Amino acid sequence: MVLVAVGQMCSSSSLVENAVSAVRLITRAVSLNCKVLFLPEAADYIARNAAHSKEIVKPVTESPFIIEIQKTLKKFHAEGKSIFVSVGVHEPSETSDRVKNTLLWISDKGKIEQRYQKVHLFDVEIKNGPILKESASVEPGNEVLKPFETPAGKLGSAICYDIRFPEIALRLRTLGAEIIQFPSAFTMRTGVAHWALLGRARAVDTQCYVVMAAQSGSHNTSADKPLAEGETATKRESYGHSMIIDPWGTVLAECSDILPGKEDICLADIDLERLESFRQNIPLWTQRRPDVFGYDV
Ligand SMILES: O=C(O)CNC(=O)[C@H](CS)NC(=O)CCC(=O)C(=O)O
Repeated sequence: MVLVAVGQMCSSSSLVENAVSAVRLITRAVSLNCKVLFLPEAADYIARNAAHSKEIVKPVTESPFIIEIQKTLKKFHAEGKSIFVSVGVHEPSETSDRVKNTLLWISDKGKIEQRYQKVHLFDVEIKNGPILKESASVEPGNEVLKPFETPAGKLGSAICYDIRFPEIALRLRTLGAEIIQFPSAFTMRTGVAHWALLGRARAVDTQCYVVMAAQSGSHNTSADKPLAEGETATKRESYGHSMIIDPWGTVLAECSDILPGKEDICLADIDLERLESFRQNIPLWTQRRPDVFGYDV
């Protein structure tokens, strides 16, 4: 059994401020003896609009957010307190003027070892709810990242809105995932209705542990610079409720929403023997019917 942590935070548009928050969460996870910490989507910053995101994005080698995390992990490693971090960030695209919404796996020695780029972009207009067009600033990824070994088990990766597309989760299970992560910045309106439902559904239909690190609270309430004339800032509020769910669909741990926007952490043991017994009891992966549906997952 391996103890993992989910860190919940409320990113602003300051990479430096958000690094302070990430380092605090890493330090808490280390002191609680966790081997892995999962941080949310867009932990490096939540920009006020598409143009702002393109303006503040930095390559990882120049991002004060990433550099600070790497320094912290190296320091803990040198003290014999190893922890691995998964973290959602933005990166410039080499081929367009849009940014990439990516998830980085950073080793206990501070090395970026894996990278997933969000495939499904959140372009929606909900009546009396959020209007968001992620593709205005973000370039979609085109590949599923093969699940990789971690101290807690084989980890599959998807980001936020990807959770609504069961095929990516099913594919990750087929490719060997034991844990699937969905770092997120869910909206309030959709979060209330769907967040826990989607997480539990993906856990039950893949028989994987599901780890959902979330942004929580109101972003950019104190803008770090005044808006230019004619510039508008999208009011963003994230749902929070970060969770760790087991393959039976039980919510093992959930972050508090008593103080929306405040950092929080929750922990659970990943138990691969339990996972194996769930899979043996209900052997879904030997019972699929590609002959009926014309494709396999
Ligand atoms: O890149 C950033 O700045 C942060 N990215 C996000 O917040 C993304 C795109 S706007 N949010 C979601 O995908 C929410 C999905 C959601 O809420 C749902 O599926 O209901």
